[in-house]
Amino acid sequence: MGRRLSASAGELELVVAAGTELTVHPLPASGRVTLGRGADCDLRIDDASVSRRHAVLDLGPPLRIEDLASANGTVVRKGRESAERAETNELRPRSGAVFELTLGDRILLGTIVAVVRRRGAAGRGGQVDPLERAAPVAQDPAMKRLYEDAGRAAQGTISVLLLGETGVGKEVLAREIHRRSPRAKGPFVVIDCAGLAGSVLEGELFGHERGAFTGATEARAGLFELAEGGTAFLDEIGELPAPLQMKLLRVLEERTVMRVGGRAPRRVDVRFVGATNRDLAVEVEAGTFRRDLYYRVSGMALEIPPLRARPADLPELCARFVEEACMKLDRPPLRLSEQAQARLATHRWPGNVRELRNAMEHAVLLCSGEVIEVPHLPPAVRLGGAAERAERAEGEKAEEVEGSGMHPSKGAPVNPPSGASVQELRAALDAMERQRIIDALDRCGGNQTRAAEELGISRRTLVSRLGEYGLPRPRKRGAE
Ligand SMILES: Nc1ncnc2c1ncn2[C@@H]1O[C@H](COP(=O)(O)OP(=O)(O)OP(=O)(O)O)[C@@H](O)[C@H]1O
Repeated sequence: MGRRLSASAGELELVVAAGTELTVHPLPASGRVTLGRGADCDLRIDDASVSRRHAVLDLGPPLRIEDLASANGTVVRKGRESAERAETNELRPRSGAVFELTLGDRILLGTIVAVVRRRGAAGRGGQVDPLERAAPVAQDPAMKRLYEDAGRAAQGTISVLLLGETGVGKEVLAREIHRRSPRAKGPFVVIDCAGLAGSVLEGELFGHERGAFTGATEARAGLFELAEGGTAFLDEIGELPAPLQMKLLRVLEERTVMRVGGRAPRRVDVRFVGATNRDLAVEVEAGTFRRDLYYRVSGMALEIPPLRARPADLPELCARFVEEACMKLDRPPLRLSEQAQARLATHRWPGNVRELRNAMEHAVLLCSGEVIEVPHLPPAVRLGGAAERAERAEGEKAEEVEGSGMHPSKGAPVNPPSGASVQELRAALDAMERQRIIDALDRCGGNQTRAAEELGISRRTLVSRLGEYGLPRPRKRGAE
């Protein structure tokens, strides 16, 4: 999947389900975005079932999709279905056919499923929505204690080291320490020690003077200087290369920074919070992390337990993430069925809170009713690790046989380890549609004409769907 969008990003994004991944593509604020397999499309979807120029997304308003005489067609399924009137709208593969969309509608391009939704604050640098600013969830007794300790540490200037598996909420806690500290009005600067190569990182951290190296036409302050009066969050501090470990030690000891090419050190007033998912004590023993730096950064070490060890946090986290995902789709909050809740409670959550957030986004995208059920959950959660591997292997085999030519997408994956394949998404959609038909027939006492009316389809279509889904023709309980 590639992207050639040049216009400034708007407030919407397109989520594309292809292969086993969900990928997110920011959409421009206005104009038309061509979707297709061809290199000249604004948003490339590299899949054999998608035509070179498949469809155009018109950002309107109103938001619309137009099929460009694609080989396999464009189908729109309404994202929200009320109990009174459920509908399946299909846009025929004719050029010029335009269909108005609402956020959350599922667009099928060949075998690819895509959904337009509001942009969220899932990644760094994204806009921050009100929920993101809400206080962190800490219902579990161990988490309550941890947040109390963090609150006390926030009052002083002692360096804090946050430990815990990936996605447990180390950055969330670091922000909370800053927010509760006397420096709350100062900046909170995130320094990703793993994200930058050594030489670039040095310039980023310490800044440089004019003429320090070729291309340094202007002097620039480093991140430590930018954090003046506030907090510097050193994420993945265990990844810091050895030469920089020494320089960081000097900053911590002397509270000064020396810009690259600079002559005199500059004083900085910064509070340091570090985070790592590595066992730094082991790294110290192995000689890969400086012992003196370790003691400096871990004035107070706080370990955040993995999500599986704090079940009391689960309900509130789920509610928050579901609400957040619904907000992006402009829909009222959904409920989790008891079975879905039970499944969430037994999952091991190797990706911790981040995995849970992705799982709730996934479920909200798939759920067209008012209750999230087990089939809406990502396969890894729904089936557990081993079953997921088996299902994936099956899916890959089926793809080979069919020669569908589906490739994993190359955009930013939302949840690669737990993403749904197209077959899974289709199966979930079919299961939902089947259930809708059963419910409608039930409400109408088996009266097919009335059930068809309620579903917004013709009686003939209803009868053929009954055949497709292997449902028996109901006995009339009322007059037809
Ligand atoms: N206690 C919490 N309350 C609400 N949301 C949380 C909480 N903990 C984590 N999250 C959410 O989970 C996601 C991951 O959190 P965060 O980035 O803080 O984890 P991390 O431990 O720093 O991850 P990594 O190890 O990958 O850097 C974020 O979207 C964050 O908002």
